[in-house]
Amino acid sequence: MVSQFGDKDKDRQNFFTQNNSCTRIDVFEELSPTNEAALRQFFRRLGAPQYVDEVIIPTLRLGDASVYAAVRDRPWPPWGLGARTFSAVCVVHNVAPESWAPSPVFTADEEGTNIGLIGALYKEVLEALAVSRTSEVCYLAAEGSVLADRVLERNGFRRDDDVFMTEHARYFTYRAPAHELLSNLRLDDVSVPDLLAYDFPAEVLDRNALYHLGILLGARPGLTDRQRPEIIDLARGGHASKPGGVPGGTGTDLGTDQFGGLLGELPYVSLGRFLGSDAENLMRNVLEREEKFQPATVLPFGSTSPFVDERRRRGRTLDDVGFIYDAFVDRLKGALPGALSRMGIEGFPVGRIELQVTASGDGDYYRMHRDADAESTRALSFVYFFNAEPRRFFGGELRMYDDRGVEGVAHANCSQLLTPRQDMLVIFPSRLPHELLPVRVPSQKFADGRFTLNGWIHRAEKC
Ligand SMILES: O=C(O)CCC(=O)C(=O)O
Ligand SMILES: [Fe+2]
Repeated sequence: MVSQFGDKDKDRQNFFTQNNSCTRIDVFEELSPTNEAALRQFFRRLGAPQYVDEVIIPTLRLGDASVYAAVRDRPWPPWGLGARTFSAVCVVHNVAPESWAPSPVFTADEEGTNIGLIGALYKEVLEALAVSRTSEVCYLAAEGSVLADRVLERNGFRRDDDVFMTEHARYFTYRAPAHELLSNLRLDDVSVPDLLAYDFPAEVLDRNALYHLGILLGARPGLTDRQRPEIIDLARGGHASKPGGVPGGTGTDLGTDQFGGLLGELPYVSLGRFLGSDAENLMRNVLEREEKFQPATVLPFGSTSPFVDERRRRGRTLDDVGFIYDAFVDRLKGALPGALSRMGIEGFPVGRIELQVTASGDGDYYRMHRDADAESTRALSFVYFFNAEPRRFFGGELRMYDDRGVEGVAHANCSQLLTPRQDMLVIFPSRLPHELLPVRVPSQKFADGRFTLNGWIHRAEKC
């Protein structure tokens, strides 16, 4: 190995080699009291003491997560509280099979430029993941990021359309196979001791400096509340498309039973007590047909036949709705003129009305999508909510976005979140981007899930 920055040449003593010579990398999945104390001290010094209680401890408790720490031990006694200090920390958690989200490599302020140390820690992370050839590393970077996009793409990450929305920005998922990243960062043929001793070629320094500083500085604002980070952590279940990373609660719930919502340009109508006492019959009929439910499908624009795609949607649907179709559609047609006028939409000749029942169980969701493109005759979408009483699921909000802007770009700060309410119907234009946030059903029982009668009102085609 060509030594460029090491302390072999006394004239070129490296600023960090002394520190690094007493550093080792430790990995743990549970917090011993000594490690917990060291971790708390580390994040307190970073000015983000809450990160331990709000992120690391819950993440470890969920399982499939590890903390990698650059550790310095007290000379004597090397045990007991205070025996360790951490100089760099990286938390890695599993987000989906073979998919891992490492946090940035956090460093104590005085180690921020210690790329040998950061590289050594990250090498340990990547080598553990690269044991499986198919395991990949993921980061989320905000739309419009320049540096994050550059450092990730340069190191072999590919951006895909898994979009996460927060109140701050739209974030894209970047993924790279762990073993490729290891070699792209030139960490594959330099050992951890050599990294710590700065005994490596300049290219290792360049690549790792830009990569880690780009990611750390991009993520740093997220350590403090209410900031707008360029890079965020990928929530567990978030990759492969369970949109667990979308925080709820950024919209407002409806305060009344009969209300036309107009948030900026966002027109929709919700009608409470829509079926009244018929809702109970509906629930009974649906539960009797549990066996007939099929995995929910999607039909992306341009595709000719629907297919199951769990990256986009997870749930079960029942298309055989003869037992309710006429009664429901009659009521819907009756409500339509009033609803249209409240939405400020002109009346149109109504064509076909599609209807299905959707059962959303624990962990189900439907990512942001539109129900119609410009060519579609689908004019309005509707969602009628019903559930067993008392309600035994949570989550499952319907979120609608403003559709201003170019195709596919929704506005995080202009969305409306609707909490499912027994016997409530929501109608909105099918072109509006919307999503069903993840549903949680602690009992895991079918009957306790989120149910909807949902469908589409077509504009009659001219003959
Ligand atoms: O259930 C919901 O809230 C939305 C369902 C939906 O978007 C759809 O079926 O197209
Ligand atoms: Fe939809």
